Amino acid sequence: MACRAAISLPSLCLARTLKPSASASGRISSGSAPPSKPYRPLRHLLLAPSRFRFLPPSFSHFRPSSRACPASPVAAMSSSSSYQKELAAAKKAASLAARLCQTVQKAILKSDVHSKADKSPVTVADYGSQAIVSLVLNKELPSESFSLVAEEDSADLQKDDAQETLERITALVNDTLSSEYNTVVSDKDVLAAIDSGKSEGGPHGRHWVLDPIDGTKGFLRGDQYAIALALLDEGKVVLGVLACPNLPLTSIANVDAHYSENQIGCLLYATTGEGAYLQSLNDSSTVKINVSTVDNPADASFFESYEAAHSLHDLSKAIAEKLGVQAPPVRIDSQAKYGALARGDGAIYLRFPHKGYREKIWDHAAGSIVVTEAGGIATDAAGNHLDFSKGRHLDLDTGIIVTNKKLMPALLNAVQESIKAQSASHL
Ligand SMILES: Nc1ncnc2c1ncn2[C@@H]1O[C@H](COP(=O)(O)O)[C@@H](O)[C@H]1OP(=O)(O)O
Ligand SMILES: [Mg+2]
Repeated sequence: MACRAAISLPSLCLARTLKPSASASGRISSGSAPPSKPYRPLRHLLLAPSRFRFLPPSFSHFRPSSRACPASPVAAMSSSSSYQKELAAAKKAASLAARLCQTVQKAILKSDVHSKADKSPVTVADYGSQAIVSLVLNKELPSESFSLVAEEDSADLQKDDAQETLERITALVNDTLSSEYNTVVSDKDVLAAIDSGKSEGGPHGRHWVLDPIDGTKGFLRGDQYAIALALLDEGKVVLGVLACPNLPLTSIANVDAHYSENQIGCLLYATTGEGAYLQSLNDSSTVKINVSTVDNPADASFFESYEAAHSLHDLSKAIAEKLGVQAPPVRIDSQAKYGALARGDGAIYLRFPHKGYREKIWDHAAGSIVVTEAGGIATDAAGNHLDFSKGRHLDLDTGIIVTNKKLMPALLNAVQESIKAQSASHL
């Protein structure tokens, strides 16, 4: 059975234009960021926990059904890939997690939003997505030792006042898994699955790396987000999957394009040395993707964060001007930016967090391999390759820049000159 189609919030029209003046929903913004869409709780759509039976199951009863997910065999890839089994499992896990997220995005409850110390919103979908990925990877790869470096932990869910939320998450997880597996997991299973993500990663062995919802703010707005899953082997990213339920299947470079529901929902993936691929979240048709071949910055367009709090828009503007980029920035949330760049929708991605922000490996691992396997390069602002072997954080200089090989020298130059000019002006 094919996984369900990507469906966005009913209050937001999926058919939209990317014109700077017509980006009110903020899904993909060209130019200045418009105000956020008012939040609309859709309580009635949330699945009631009471609809689900809570049998006393354990992981040992977790059995796959014969039904398949779109994370099906990769026709376009060579059969020699050494990570095929892991790729199939990762695609299945990310697709199912995306399905859960789509359900919640349709039915999001204000009361499901918690607050973390860093004030970023955490929803039942974050937890549910992380639980699904952990459960599915364990089920699909039972013989492998399992290490997961993931964003969420269950501390808040273990509190007495979180019992109802936990039950809702367990219900969503069971509902989502029921299309693929003959099993019912318990609250305890869900907590254990979430907490399997506490690994520190590092340079040795294999570690899965997960952002269960990358771009939480976009998710809450009804815009772009991604389920980002990667595999590290001896400190190197060897596999990456990006499930982007709201990303159009065709290029977002065409600012006049309109998209209907069945034209959105992407699964982008790559394994080391095998290229990068795009599949619809709704079916298994697969295409190989490549970064843009643009070599003249005047013809390039660039991506950056939708949220000004996540990346310095002024610095990106200065870099673009120095390079001679003509087009306004395309602002979208999450690693969907890496996915869009990997298929050539734009040629440059600039990310410059505010001082003091430490990048997490799950925010870049999957995206970076999808881009590099599509022929691009991702480095820090000093031109160093991203090093995912240092634990849960990336240890890097200033920011992250991503582009194709032809543009990288000029981009790096413009980045370094702009940073120098900015520092001088702050003296
Ligand atoms: N203050 C911050 N500065 C930069 N990035 C942030 C900040 N807070 C959260 N993020 C993370 O940045 C990533 C997305 O950024 P963007 O959409 O701008 O590319 C997300 O992983 C988001 O976390 P999260 O995954 O919890 O949403
Ligand atoms: Mg993230």
